[in-house]
Amino acid sequence: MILELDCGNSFIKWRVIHAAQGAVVAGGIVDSDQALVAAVMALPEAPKRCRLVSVRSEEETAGLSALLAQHFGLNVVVAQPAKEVCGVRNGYEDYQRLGLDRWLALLGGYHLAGGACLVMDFGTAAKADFVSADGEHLGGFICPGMPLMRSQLRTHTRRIRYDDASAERALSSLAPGRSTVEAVERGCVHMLQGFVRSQLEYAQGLWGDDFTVLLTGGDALLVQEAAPQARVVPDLVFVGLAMACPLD
Ligand SMILES: Nc1ncnc2c1ncn2[C@@H]1O[C@H](COP(=O)(O)OP(=O)(O)OP(=O)(O)O)[C@@H](O)[C@H]1O
Ligand SMILES: CC(C)(CO)[C@@H](O)C(=O)NCCC(=O)O
Ligand SMILES: [K+]
Repeated sequence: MILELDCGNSFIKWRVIHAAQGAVVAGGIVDSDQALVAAVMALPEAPKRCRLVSVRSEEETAGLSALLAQHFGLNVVVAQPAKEVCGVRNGYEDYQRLGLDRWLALLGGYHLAGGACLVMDFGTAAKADFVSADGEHLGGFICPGMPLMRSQLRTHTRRIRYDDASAERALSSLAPGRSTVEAVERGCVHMLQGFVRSQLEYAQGLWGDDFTVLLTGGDALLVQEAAPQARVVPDLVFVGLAMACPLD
């Protein structure tokens, strides 16, 4: 069993795969290192190996690795920046600066697409990355995602206040809002969908219709209607993690 972790800005996504077949046997989302330890403790079989990607600080990532070593005796393999992996070339001027979640998502995207692709990830931040048919990463874009947009509005205005349950209800439609919660929640979704449409236009300008669109991240489904041709791949970062950190 292999424990795989995607340590994002707000949550840790974890899963356990069978080493030989690669089948997913367990998984979840937690909001702290302690909650992760508890989830792994509760597994029927302890994982023997572990690989992770993190966009957190070196200290936080080292702290999590140490915790996993202490509790489970795991020797954690941590994804590192690279100029090239599996025929994909990092497009940043300084390859070490490219967020590792983006790098792994685009590695996974290129692998699944087998050609030119546009990879978009909707988490705390929204990101888009472009990879050409020959594996050249052309760069990408970073914007605030749904959680950041809504919290900016809540924080910097006096009269925008609502709870999470009404936020969820508000997203049953994208019609013009008739309450604050509907106006904000739907407005932010329209921002993200507009972002998606402009990335699609850019990709069409580059490659015509000859490219694959991949969506991932916790809020991927909110933008799906703006990219009907897209493949939604919730585990895309893990596809890239296996490519960047083979364990044998
Ligand atoms: N089961 C879930 N648990 C937590 N968040 C979820 C879940 N399903 C959807 N979401 C939404 O996904 C978003 C967080 O996405 P994700 O987990 O990809 O973020 P992250 O990894 O912390 O951020 P980033 O990828 O930008 O580092 C939140 O807006 C949240 O509401
Ligand atoms: C943009 C985020 C925060 C999204 O998780 C992450 O990919 C990151 O920290 N990136 C480093 C900056 C960059 O990618 O240019
Ligand atoms: K992430």
